[in-house]
Amino acid sequence: MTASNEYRFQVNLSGMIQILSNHLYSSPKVFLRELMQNATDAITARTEAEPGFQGEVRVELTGTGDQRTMMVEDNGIGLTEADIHEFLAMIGQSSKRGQQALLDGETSFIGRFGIGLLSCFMVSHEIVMLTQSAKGGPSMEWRGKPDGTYTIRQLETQLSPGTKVYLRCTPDAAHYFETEYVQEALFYYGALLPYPVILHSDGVQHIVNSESPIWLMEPELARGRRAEVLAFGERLLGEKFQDFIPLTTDSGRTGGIAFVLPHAVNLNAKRSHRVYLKRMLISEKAENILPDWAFFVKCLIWTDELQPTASREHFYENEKLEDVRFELGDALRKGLADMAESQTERLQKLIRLHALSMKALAVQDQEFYAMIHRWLPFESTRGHRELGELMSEGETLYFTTTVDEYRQIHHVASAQSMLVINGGYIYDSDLMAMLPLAVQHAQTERLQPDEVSMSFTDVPPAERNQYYDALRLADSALQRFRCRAEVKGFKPADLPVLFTLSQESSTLRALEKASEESTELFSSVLGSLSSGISSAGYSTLYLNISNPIIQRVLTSPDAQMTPIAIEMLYVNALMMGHYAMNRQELEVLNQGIVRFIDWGLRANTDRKGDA
Ligand SMILES: Nc1ncnc2c1ncn2[C@@H]1O[C@H](COP(=O)(O)OP(=O)(O)OP(=O)(O)O)[C@@H](O)[C@H]1O
Repeated sequence: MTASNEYRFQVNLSGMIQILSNHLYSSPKVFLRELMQNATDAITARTEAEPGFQGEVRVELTGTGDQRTMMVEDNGIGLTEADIHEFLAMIGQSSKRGQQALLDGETSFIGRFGIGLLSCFMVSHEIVMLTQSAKGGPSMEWRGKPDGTYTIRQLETQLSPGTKVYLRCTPDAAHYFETEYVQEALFYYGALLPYPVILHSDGVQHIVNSESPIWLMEPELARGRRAEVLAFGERLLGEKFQDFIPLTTDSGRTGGIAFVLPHAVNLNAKRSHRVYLKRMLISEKAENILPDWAFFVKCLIWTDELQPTASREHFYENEKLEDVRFELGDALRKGLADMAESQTERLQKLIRLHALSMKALAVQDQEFYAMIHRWLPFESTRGHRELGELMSEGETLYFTTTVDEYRQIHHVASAQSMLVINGGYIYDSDLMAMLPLAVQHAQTERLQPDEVSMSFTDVPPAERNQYYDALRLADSALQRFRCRAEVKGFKPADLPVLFTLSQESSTLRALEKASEESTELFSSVLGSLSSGISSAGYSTLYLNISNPIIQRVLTSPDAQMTPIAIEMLYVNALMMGHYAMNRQELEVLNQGIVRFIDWGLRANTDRKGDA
């Protein structure tokens, strides 16, 4: 056995910077966030040592072109020479991971990984840091390069406690050093910071975060400052909101404002909220901090209890995040419940814009559903109405479970003043089925298309015999569409026919349509599937005997004309029901139209000839 030698891993720093910039950070612009976070942490550390200490961050931009330099200065805790060796010179080492932090992840600092400063190498070939520790000792200069080399020296002059970081921009990063950009970015990251952030650029001073709203730490106070809160939301989130709901949690360590989006949102839209950790922007895209149904709001959230991932763009999915998500969702729900009690107009306005979100929440929460049900909109045979209005009619609310079913029956149902709700849209049939559980005395019942035919009037047998021949012709004309004809009387009289599909015939239609649109092989598979479906797969074309045209068709002496008219009525019924037509049916439609034009024109010429 040969003796093994021990070696030490080497780190290729420029390779690591590549990894960070391409995979960890979403853009080089995050260097400013990392510098601001370090400044914030340094001020926090000094405040812990000197309670009542007032922090400040100054950013200075000087020079032009490739001489453009940025200096970020804080009056925080600073670094001693030993600190520099331990924390700056060692990647992955951080002064911010105390014993407690290791135990429960809790720390009063934002940083914890000991890599953030490296992001500065994405925009500068050198990092120069001048620092004076608040604990005393000489002032120090540290110069670091992306190849992993660094120098340290003691300064001759004593600086006041704090740290200055100097960066000179690389040609690619010049944009990130422009005054306007930096001013915006500082506001973006630091708008909520509790101490002044001041930018000096080319001799001009800008105070970046002049307003520090008092409702930030106590969101309930926001209620009395509506205009101010909405203006702040617009400045920070770039949208003109009209309403908001304050969000609080029991611990008081997470809070925020949920701004109601001023436009309807797609159900699949990304729900991203802006989250501040210890008052510094952490994430613009936090998706997991609120429940899924909260897609009608964009939230401004601040927390000091959640743990960011190394990229800073998300939070660890742990028990605490789960609790926070639940509590924030609960606060939002309570805000809506309060509106339902005392500000119904405000809630109505919100529901009109975000009905889908409200329905998504109501499906999950029966109590909430009971509170807001009367304002939820539904499509019905009485038009688009709010549920409260539909319920006030005191009838059983019949509902379908698919849009197709609703289309099949709504003509007949509405003509007979039967109240039917289209439950085919997302959440609607679930909400209808839940209604009697959520609201006392409410009655709902699922309706099948063939049940509507029960309100048809039968044709007396004597009269029926009269149409025997015509019906036989109709049946044989419709046979190839797997449909049979029946004579009934129904309202409205101007509706000549009604088409209904059984579950099986609906499946058959779908199979036929699919096989028309697919390859030969697949279509033969579909063909053998459809041949397995029994003759119960017949649909029905109801001919309305109260309709004058139907009466004429059924009593027409022209045996050639009857099947063609029936076929045309059949395709017309398909169109009325919004069914996709197969090739055969489209042909019938085309030929029928041409034939009828021909007949019409011929009849006209014959009349003229007679005259
Ligand atoms: N402005 C500053 N004032 C005092 N110390 C600083 C300052 N900037 C950096 N440091 C020191 O340098 C260390 C490394 O900083 P770096 O930003 O790389 O990592 P971090 O902030 O500890 O963790 P993270 O990678 O999560 O940001 C810090 O732990 C801190 O000790």
